[in-house]
Parts: sequence; C-alpha cells; structure tokens
Amino acid sequence: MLLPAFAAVVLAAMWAAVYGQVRQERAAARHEALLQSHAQARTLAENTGFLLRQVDHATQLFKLKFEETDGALRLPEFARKNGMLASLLPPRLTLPVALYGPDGRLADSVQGSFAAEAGAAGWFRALAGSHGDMAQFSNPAIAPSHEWRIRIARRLDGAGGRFAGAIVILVDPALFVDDYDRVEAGPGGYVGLLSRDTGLSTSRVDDRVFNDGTLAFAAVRHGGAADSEEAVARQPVDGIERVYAFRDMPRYALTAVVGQAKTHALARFERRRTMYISAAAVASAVVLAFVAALRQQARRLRDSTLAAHEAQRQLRAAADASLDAVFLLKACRDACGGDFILVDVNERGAAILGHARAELLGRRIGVLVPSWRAEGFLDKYRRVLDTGQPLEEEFETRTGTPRWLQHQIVAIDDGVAVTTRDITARKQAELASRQQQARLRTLADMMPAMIAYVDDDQVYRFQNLVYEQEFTRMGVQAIGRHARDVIGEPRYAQLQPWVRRALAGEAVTFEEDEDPRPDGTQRSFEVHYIPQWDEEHRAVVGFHVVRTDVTARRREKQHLLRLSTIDALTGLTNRAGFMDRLDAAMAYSRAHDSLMAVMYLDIDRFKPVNDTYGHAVGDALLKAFAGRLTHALRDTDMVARLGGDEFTVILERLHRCEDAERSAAKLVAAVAAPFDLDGVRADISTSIGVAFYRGGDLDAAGLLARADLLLYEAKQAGRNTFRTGGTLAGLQPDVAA
Ligand SMILES: Nc1nc2c(ncn2[C@@H]2O[C@H](COP(=O)(O)OP(=O)(O)OP(=O)(O)O)[C@@H](O)[C@H]2O)c(=O)[nH]1
Repeated sequence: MLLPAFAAVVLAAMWAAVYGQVRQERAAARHEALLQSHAQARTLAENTGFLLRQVDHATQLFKLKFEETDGALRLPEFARKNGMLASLLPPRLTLPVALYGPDGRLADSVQGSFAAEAGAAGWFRALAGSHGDMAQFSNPAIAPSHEWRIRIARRLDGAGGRFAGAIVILVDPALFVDDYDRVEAGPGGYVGLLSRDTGLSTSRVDDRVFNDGTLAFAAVRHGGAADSEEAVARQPVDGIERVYAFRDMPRYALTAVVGQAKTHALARFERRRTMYISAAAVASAVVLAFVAALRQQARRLRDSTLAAHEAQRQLRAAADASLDAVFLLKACRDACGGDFILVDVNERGAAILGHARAELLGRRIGVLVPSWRAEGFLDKYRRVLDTGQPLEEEFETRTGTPRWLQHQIVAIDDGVAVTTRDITARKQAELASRQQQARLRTLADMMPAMIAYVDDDQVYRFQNLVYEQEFTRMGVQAIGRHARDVIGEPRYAQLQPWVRRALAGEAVTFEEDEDPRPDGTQRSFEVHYIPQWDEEHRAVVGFHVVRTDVTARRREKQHLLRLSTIDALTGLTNRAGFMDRLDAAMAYSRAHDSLMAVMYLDIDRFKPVNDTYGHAVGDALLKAFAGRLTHALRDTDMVARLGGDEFTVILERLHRCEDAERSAAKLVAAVAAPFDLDGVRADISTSIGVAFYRGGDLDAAGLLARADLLLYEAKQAGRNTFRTGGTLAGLQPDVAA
C-alpha cells in the first residue's frame, strides 16, 4: 500500500510541477505575445498618427501657400511630382486631394473623385463658420465609392480673413494596415484600425484586407501598466485565436489593434509544453514501471517470505508431530568439556528432557542430562562432528527404566542434528514375535507331518524339522530356493495345478504317490496347500504345505476295503464285492460283445444239517462247500457267497453256452460227494441257475434275478440240478445231469 501511495505522491508532485511550469510558461508566452502585439499596435498607431499629421501638415502647407498667393495656388501644382505635397508625404502615396471654393463648389481635385458640391455638408459649413487654423479630421466614413475614408479638411482664408474655401485630403485607412509602413503581426496575425466613434474598422489578416462595421474590441487591463492592456474581440474576427493589444489615438478617434495568432505566438511554448508533458509522461511511465517492478519484487518477496514462514511452520509442526525427538546441538566453544548447546528441540524432545521447550534452548545438554555424557553420547556427537560421518544405531539404555532407543546423528554446520525414537515397543514386539516364532517352530518340529511355507514366488521360506530331514535325505537345501530347483522339474510340473490353485486363494488337498524306491516300497502322502493372505486379506502372499505320510493309513484302508468285500466265513468275495465284479464283467461283455454267465447256487437241504448238527457244523459245511466250488472252477472264474447257503459264480469270456453248462454240471457233481466235517458226514447237493449275458440293457441286479429264477426252476425240478437261460435269443432253459 505504501509503495503505490508513495508513487501517487511522486507522480502528483511531478505533474503539479509540470502543470505549474506549463501555466507559468503559458502566461509568460502570452504576456510576451501581448507585449509584442502592444508594441506593434503602438507602431501602427505611431505610423498612422505620423501619416495623419503629415497629411495635416500638407493641408497646412497648402493653406499657407494658398493664402500667400491670394488663392492663386492651384492643386496640380501643389500635388505635382516632387512638389510641395510630395515633400511631406511618402512619394508612393498618392492621396486624393480636392479644393473647394467658398461657395462649396469643387474647384479642383487630383487622384480621386469628390462630391461636386459640399456647401451643404456639415463639415464644410463648420469650416466656413470657424476661424481656427485647425485641420478638421473626420471620422472614418464610407465614401460614396464604398471605400473607407478619413477626410482631413482645412479652412482656407482669403484677404481679410474671409472664408476662401477648403482643402480636403482623403486617406484610406487601409493604407495604414496594409501599405504604409506595414506592420507584420506574424502568420495569422491581425492588424486593424478602428474608429471609436463609428465602429468602422479596417483590418488585415496576413494579406487579406477587409473593412467591417461590426468589429468591436473591449479593453482588458492586466495590472497597472499600459502595455499590459489587452483587447478582447467581442465577437470573433475569424476562426483564429489571438492575443490582441491596442493603442488609442485620441486625436484621431482611432484605435490601433494588433493581434498575434496564438498558434504562432505560443508555438514555442506549445513545443516546450509538449516536451514537458512528454518528459513527464515518460517519467511517469518510468516511475509506474519502477513501482510495478518494485511491487512485483515486493510481492515475490512477500510470497517467498510467506512460503518460507509456512514451510517453517509446517516443518515445526512436522517436527513437533514427529515420532522422533529432534535435537539440534551446537558444539560448545568455550572450555566446557566437549559439551553441546541445545539450539532447538521439538516437543517430543522437550518431553524427553522433561522441560518446556523455551526453558531448554541455549542450555548445555551435558548439564541438562548428565546421563547422556555418562552413556557416551556426547563423545559420539563429537565423533560425528569431527568425521562428518552420520551415525545410526539402536541400543538399550543403561540408566533409568530400560528402554530401547534408535538414534541418528548427522553433522550440521558447527553442531549435530540428533533424532531419537523410542523403539521399546517395537523391540518388545520383535522379541515377542521371535519367541512366538520359536514356539511355533518347536510345535511345527514336533508335528509328524512335513510343514513348509512357500512364498508367492514359489521360494521355500520355512521348513519344519521333518521336512528338513526329508530334504536332507533328498540331498537338497530348500530354504531360499525356488521349488523347481528343490523338487526337480518333473515333480514341479506335476504339482503346478495345485500350486496355482493355492496361490489363487484356494485351500487344496490331494494325495501324492512317491516314485517307487529301489527296494520296491512306495510312500503315499496327503498334501494340504493352505494359502496365506496378506494382512488386509487382499492378496495371497504364499502358501503353507502340510505333507503327511499316509502310506500306512492307505495300506490299512485297502485292507479294510478288501475286508469289506470278503465273506468272513468262507473267505470268498461277499455280496458287495460280487456286485462290483458283476458290474465290471457286464461292462466288459457289453464293450467286447463277449459271452458271460452268472451262476446262482443254493445248497439243497442245508437247514437240516444246521438243525441236526448245530451251527458250527453248518459253518464248516459252508466253508467246505466253498472250497469245492473254488476247486472245481477255473482261476479266472469268480466265486462269491451272497449270504446263508447261497453262492454265485461269474464266468467270463465264454466261447459257448456249453462251457458254462459244463461248469454247472461239474459243480453239481463236485458237491454231490459226502462232506466229512470233523467226523460228521453230510450229504448235500446243490441247485444252480445259470443266466447268460452278452450285452443288452439288463443290469447286474436284473441278471442276478434271472439266475435266481433259474435256480428256483432247478429247485422246482427236484434239486441237485441246474437250469440255464438268459437274454440270448433262442436260449431256452435246459436241464443237465
Ligand atoms: N451254520 C450256518 N447256518 C446258516 C448260516 N446262514 C444261514 N444259515 C442257515 O441256513 C439255512 C438255510 O435254509 P434254507 O436254504 O432256507 O433251507 P434248506 O434246508 O437249504 O432248503 P432248500 O434250500 O429248499 O433245500 C437256515 O436254517 C439258516 O439258519 C450260516 O452262516 N451258518
């Protein structure tokens, strides 16, 4: 604000000075023009007066000569070249002269036309009636020839003083302004002669001469001096503005007026004014530009100062809000035992030192916290200051409550900047984490399964003891290495689908069979890949591998499976196993258009054995029966016990139906021989239903039902026989044996 105000004052003062100077110079120029006009008006008045006086003298001379010669002097003689008139008037002026007789008649005239009779004219009668010797000057008047005239007339006396007529000379006032000792008023200047009584005027502007009856000037007096009188045109002479001055000629009732054209008279002033204004304008522009530049500079300075303050404020706020305590220390110059002066400290730092910030500044740190010296911090500051090498370290305090601190010391100018952070919480967390990790490791190492962690780059990051032993057995080092390098390309390729799914976030479980070992054993594993998500649960960062050896379990399972399909009493395949096998056999038959047969057997009159000899003998018979069946059939035939005394046989890939019939007959014959069951003789027989199959819509249950039906037929036929039949076209139930 101050700068623009100052600039405004400077500019105002400058322009006021310019205005004052211009005003003064204009007044001076105007005054000079007025003086010049005045001088010229005086010259004009003097010239006019002189000429009019000369004309007066001429009339006086004529009168004298006329009266000396008793009226004998004639005009032509008076007005002749180099005559009396010429001795008084400039030779180039030829003025009209007339001589009137006492009767008022025109006696003679030269150089012009006069009224022939003047006796009645007032002027003539006035001359006739007066006895004075004064010339009579008329006011300018319009002559009959429409010209402006001043008439100078003088009474002529004859003998005894009687009136003898009058000599008259006419003067055209235009002579004074244009011809006789012409006054030059400069370009556009005005030179004029005004009749005070008639208001007539004759004027010249440059070379234009004109008469006027309406021109009027008023006199304005500036101050007391006569030469400061100014004439002001009551109405414009023409379009040109002038500085007019006048000179009165009271004797002739005339006023000489000269006006300098302002454009001419003030031209020099105008040039100077233009120069002043231009100079002032240039100076103003310079001042304004300077002020603008200064303001811009000031604004920049202000902006940068504001920015610096803002930055400083933010820096201070950041320093105060920082998790670190910040200390700016300056090396102590005096002999103070290597101490440092605290130059600045943030709020956290002040809190550590236990004082308000303002109380701390400028004090010696070794005095404020003697323990820092004791713990060797001051030596470290000195070392950093001397070497210029920054120092960063984490340490546990030895004095007071044990704390973990991390500090950075950097050299600045003649001191050090120290940032200190209390990392006790982090350290404790790290310790807890390490302890937890150790516990987890112990736990993982105790687990019988192989446990590992693979990151999303498929690099092994963790292994428990079992896995470590496994890798050692394989002769590889896993930690930090890519899975491909650890398990080899073929197995890596095999596992990739599971790995991809796990890294896509899916927990996967699968079984994996190891390649058989040289000793023929082969291990099986159940493998779990459990994805590990990041803390925000947004991305999978790896997966855990839990690999359990399930070889024994699988073996057990297979055993159980086998047990579940075996009849416990006879060791034959039971109903479940039989149905599976039948399904498979029928599928094969369908696929290969192969003939097969199912036999359905039932021991005839088994119940009486049971009832007679007890269940144990019954069981023994069932076992013995099974043995005979198995014995009588091919290895490829499958014998099963459905339950009770019911047995089945699957005969596959038969060439003809007769093959099965022959087998059925063989079985009937095989069980016909008595059974010796621990001293108990049992005579039994069997009935058999044989159903054939070679493709077709029938299912296992349907085929078995058909065999059962045929068995029923065999029973109906008196037992100890078989019946055949089936889905084959033209195959009729038949009886054998
Ligand atoms: N000892 C013993 N007996 C069984 C067993 N399962 C079933 N049984 C008996 O086997 C007998 C089967 O009798 P059926 O086949 O109906 O009678 P059956 O005397 O053979 O008569 P048919 O077959 O018409 O000649 C029943 O008395 C059952 O109690 C077993 O596991 N052991």
